Amino acid sequence: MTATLDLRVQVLPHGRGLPLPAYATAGAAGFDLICALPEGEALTLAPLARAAVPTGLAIALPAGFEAQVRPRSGLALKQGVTVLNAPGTVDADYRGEVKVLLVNLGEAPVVLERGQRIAQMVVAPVTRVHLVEVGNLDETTRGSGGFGSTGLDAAAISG
Ligand SMILES: O=c1ccn([C@H]2C[C@H](O)[C@@H](COP(=O)(O)OP(=O)(O)OP(=O)(O)O)O2)c(=O)[nH]1
Ligand SMILES: [Mg+2]
Repeated sequence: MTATLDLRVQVLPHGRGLPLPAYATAGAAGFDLICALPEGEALTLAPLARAAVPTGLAIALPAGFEAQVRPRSGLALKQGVTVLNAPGTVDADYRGEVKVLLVNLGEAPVVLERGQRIAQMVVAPVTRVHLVEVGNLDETTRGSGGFGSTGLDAAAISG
């Protein structure tokens, strides 16, 4: 499989002595972020506890791009651990260490270890908008309906 879009992203050598992350397969949308706790240290996330987990990664995204920090489905399904602010946003002008805000929504404590893959990073283009103030917005069929507004007529008929 060939990539449809290739982007060079500058990265510092891994800040905590681990290998740089890599895409797991040719078609993977994201590369896994690794828990970069100090050697010999582990972190126990009690149920409903949260933590900013270091990844050792510091990047310089080109202008016009962002990086999203997304959960790994396996970790979420098996242990209830997900990214609290998903998708986390890494701005193009951020130069600090990327951290993963994990929360344990499971019923049992979860131990996070150095080297463990804890989330994934997807780089995406950003649309920069110019807000143009107007007196009225154009009319649409939906109008201001939302939050479950569609299909209500059909439900009323069948119900
Ligand atoms: O999951 C995340 C989310 C953010 N960041 C870093 C990169 C990002 O560019 C910066 C700010 O993130 P955000 O804008 O989401 O946080 P904020 O609460 O608005 O802080 P700030 O006022 O610094 O923008 O923090 C991470 O490392 N991981
Ligand atoms: Mg912000």
